[in-house]
Amino acid sequence: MAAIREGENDGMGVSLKDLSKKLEDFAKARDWEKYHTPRNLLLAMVGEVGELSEIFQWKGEVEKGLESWEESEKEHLGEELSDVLLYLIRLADICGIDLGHAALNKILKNAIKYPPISL
Ligand SMILES: Nc1ccn([C@H]2C[C@H](O)[C@@H](COP(=O)(O)OP(=O)(O)OP(=O)(O)O)O2)c(=O)n1
Repeated sequence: MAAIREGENDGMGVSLKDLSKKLEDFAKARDWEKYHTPRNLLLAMVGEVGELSEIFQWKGEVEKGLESWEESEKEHLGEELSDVLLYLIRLADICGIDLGHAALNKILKNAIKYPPISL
């Protein structure tokens, strides 16, 4: 696995499959595959959703774009969003779900259930 140093990646063009492979390599290199069971990953993800929620807790509604936030707060937000995403991707992978395929299918299903308005 090619190492990525912080600040060296712009995130452009990264795919769910790329992230999934990196997470698999990460777990293998630490002999953590035994801990990455569906239930453990789900609980870990829910824990990270809690940490994500704490960032917004007691702030009231916040403006889109978060322009009044400190850079450090936005960085923290990016980290917690990533933790949720990474556990979700790993959970899907461990469950044998192709998340990209499933998500695209779900968007199609949503469009049938909620037809667009005609302008
Ligand atoms: N068994 C584990 C433990 C961690 N991670 C990865 C996935 C997450 O992206 C991140 C979570 O790490 P921490 O549990 O250290 O959580 P935080 O980064 O949120 O740290 P803290 O809870 O101290 O804020 O590490 C993992 O894949 N498998």
